[in-house]
Parts: sequence; structure tokens; C-alpha cells
Amino acid sequence: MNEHTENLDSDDTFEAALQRHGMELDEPLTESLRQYAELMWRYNEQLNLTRHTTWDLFVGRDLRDCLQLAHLIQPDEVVLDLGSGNGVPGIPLAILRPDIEVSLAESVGKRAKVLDELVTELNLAVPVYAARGEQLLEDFRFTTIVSRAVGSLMKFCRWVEPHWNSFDRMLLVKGPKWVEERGEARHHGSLKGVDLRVVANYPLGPPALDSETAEASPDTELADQDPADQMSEGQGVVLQLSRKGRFE
Ligand SMILES: C[S@@+](CC[C@H](N)C(=O)[O-])C[C@H]1O[C@@H](n2cnc3c(N)ncnc32)[C@H](O)[C@@H]1O
Repeated sequence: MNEHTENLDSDDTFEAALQRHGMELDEPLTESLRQYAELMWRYNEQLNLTRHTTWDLFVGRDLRDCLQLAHLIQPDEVVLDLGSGNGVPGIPLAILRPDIEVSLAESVGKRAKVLDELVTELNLAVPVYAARGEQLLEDFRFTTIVSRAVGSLMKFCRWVEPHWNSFDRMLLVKGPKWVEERGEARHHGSLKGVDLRVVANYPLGPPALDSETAEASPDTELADQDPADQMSEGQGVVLQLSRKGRFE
């Protein structure tokens, strides 16, 4: 057991955490999500993937963000999780919404390999690409790109700028710093021609904490860049970015 798993509270249960956070899920979904978290925690012993190693953190941070996204996606959508890392939000989204197609893009090979093993063990039809998400847009089309804790708004706008024909919209999970990021992106002209809307707004802070933006660096262990490092009170948001006049 390493430092990232030793906090596991064996007295806590998934069901109790769901109840504390006011979430109700059907039994088959609960079982699949439990299996995902437990598998991810097992891989976490070899490769630091997350610091969310309690049911409270898994439910209050990871699942909370994924449920917000799950409500925003239309039936039959084709979704790319860009910068999937430990599988959030893509894997829970694929479990919560079996009617949509989800793919994962992860630029660091060893993390992509773990994601591949996770989806295989979970029996999910979810392709995993060991690639930069924006490069995938050269060959594939998606209706929605989802992402959490991968890069600033400005960075995302720059990555996808040449590829707007390859997707309809992005749904980015952000913490309270999104306002600063919007200022930076506007300052650099990155939001020109982009329609930016807040499509979900939900409280952060105990017991449901934040999924703040962490800059992704391939050289850094994933758990060291974990959104939990930047916990703060306030509102979590899902931002929708689309090309002006092209997505209603
Ligand atoms: C901080 S982790 C976030 C993981 C997960 N999305 C979450 O919310 O917990 C960011 C991940 O994005 C990956 N990444 C960064 N830029 C990427 C890109 N352009 N395409 C694909 N993966 C990328 C990094 O390797 C890292 O695994």
C-alpha cells in the first residue's frame, strides 16, 4: 500500500457516501461504479492516479462532476474525454449513460495502458487512445468533448482552434477559478467566435468539494496534480464552448 491508498477508510461504504451527498443511483449503476473505483484504487498502488481514495472523495468530487455532465449529454452522443488520466469523467460517464459512445484520450502511455485495462475489466465498449486529444480530432468526429483538470480555457481554445469542424461543443468541468481563466482567454483573443455558457453551477465545499483546474504535465505523477490539491469553497461549473451560431 502506498501513501495514496493508506487513507482508505475501511469503515466507510459507497452507499453511506452516496447518502451523505444526497445521491440516489440504481443498484446496477452503483455496482459498476463501485467496481470502477475499487479497480482504480488497486491500479493506484502501482501508478499514482488519484488522491481520491475514500468513498467520500470519490462521490463528492469525481461522481458529482460526472453526474453533472451526464445530465447535459443528449441521447446517442459521441463523446471524447480529453485528458482522461484516471478515467474521470469518461469512465463513470460511460457507466451512467450506456446510450452514448465514449472514447478516452490520454497522452501519457502508461496511464492510457491502465485506462485500457480498466475498461476491459469493466467490460465497457470504450476505446482508449494513447494520444493527445486534439490530434485525434484530425481523424475522428465527436459531438461533445468533455474534460476535467487538464488545462486552462485559453489552452483548450488553442488546442481545438484548427479542429472546430470535428466536434460540436466542449463541456469543461471547472472550479471557481474559471472566471480568471475566462479573463485570460479573452485577453489573448482566444474566445473570439466562441460562445461560452455556464450550463451547470453547483456548490463546492464539504462534503462535496471542488474539481479545480490543474495543469497537466506528462512528467508529473497524476496524483500530484490532482484537483483535490486545490480544494476551495464556492461553485463548481460546467462550461459549454461552441462555435458562435453553430450549436444551439
Ligand atoms: C490532472 S490529470 C486529470 C485527470 C482526470 N481528467 C481528472 O479529472 O481527474 C490531466 C491528464 O490529462 C493528460 N493530458 C494533458 N494534456 C492532454 C492532451 N492534450 N491530450 C490528452 N491527454 C492530455 C495528462 O497526461 C493527465 O493524465
